[in-house]
Amino acid sequence: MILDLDIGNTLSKWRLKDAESSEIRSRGAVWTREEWRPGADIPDLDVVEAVRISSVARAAVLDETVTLLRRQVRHVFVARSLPEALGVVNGYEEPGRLGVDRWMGALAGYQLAGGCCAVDCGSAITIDFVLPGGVHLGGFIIPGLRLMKESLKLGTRNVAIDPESEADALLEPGRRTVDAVNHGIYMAAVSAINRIYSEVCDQQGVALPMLLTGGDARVVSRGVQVPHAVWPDMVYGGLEASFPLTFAERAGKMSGAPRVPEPVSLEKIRAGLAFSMLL
Ligand SMILES: Nc1ncnc2c1ncn2[C@@H]1O[C@H](COP(=O)(O)OP(=O)(O)O)[C@@H](O)[C@H]1O
Ligand SMILES: CC(C)(COP(=O)(O)O)[C@@H](O)C(=O)NCCC(=O)O
Ligand SMILES: [K+]
Repeated sequence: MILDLDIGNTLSKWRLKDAESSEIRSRGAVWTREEWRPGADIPDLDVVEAVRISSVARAAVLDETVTLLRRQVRHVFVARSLPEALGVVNGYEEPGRLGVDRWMGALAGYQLAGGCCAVDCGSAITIDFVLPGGVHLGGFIIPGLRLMKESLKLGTRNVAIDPESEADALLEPGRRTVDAVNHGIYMAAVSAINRIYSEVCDQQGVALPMLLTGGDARVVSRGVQVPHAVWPDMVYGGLEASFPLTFAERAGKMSGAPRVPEPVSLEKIRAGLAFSMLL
């Protein structure tokens, strides 16, 4: 079995993948914290022959995790943000400083779609761009939905946006604090994504497919007008591409990859941008 770990600022996600069949056998998440308890938090390591890790938690947490895993698992692969990998050139002035989850998303997105806009809606919302030739332009970071809400300190932090609520209802002015806040942060997130996408496609003269991942991807997806696909396993896709272990992975297959969304034409993106700025 292969254990894939995606350690974020809020949640540490894991999944177990069968090395023979490439099937995902189980998955879960625990709050990111200082210490792991294999068996209780994550599956028993007895069945695991390789671990692949993407972590943006404090270096000490990663070190602890790796030390613990190395005692029991033969192969431990830790992803790093590199100047270049798999045809993608990292756009950061200091490539190692790009969040490795963003780098994994950029690699996965490029492998799946060629040039792309990779959006990760987690603790932070990150919006990264890779051009069709593999040039990563860099990206944008804004606070995620939960962080935005907590920063307001209005006592609404425990009332999350109902993922089932209609996108249209979320666009109405709120008439209670909780609705005003939820609708406000939702609008902040989706309008930023829509606008940033249009601006960068306009600047670069290319319409890119958009891919969405992260804990809030589904709810954010409802408000994003740009054609896009939700890919919950996008960071894992970057791990698969970086450290291919199974037969399918060596052939370039990433588990759970969606169909590549067909972007609208550049003319349409530009018309939308011009319209939104004229109003
Ligand atoms: N069941 C859930 N538990 C915790 N957070 C959730 C849940 N469902 C959605 N979320 C949202 O997802 C975010 C965490 O998403 P995730 O992509 O795992 O973030 P990170 O990678 O930063 O840890 C939370 O900040 C919250 O807004
Ligand atoms: C921007 C992030 C905090 C997002 O992390 P997440 O929301 O997925 O937990 C993470 O990618 C990170 O720590 N990046 C380093 C700074 C940078 O990418 O510029
Ligand atoms: K994120």
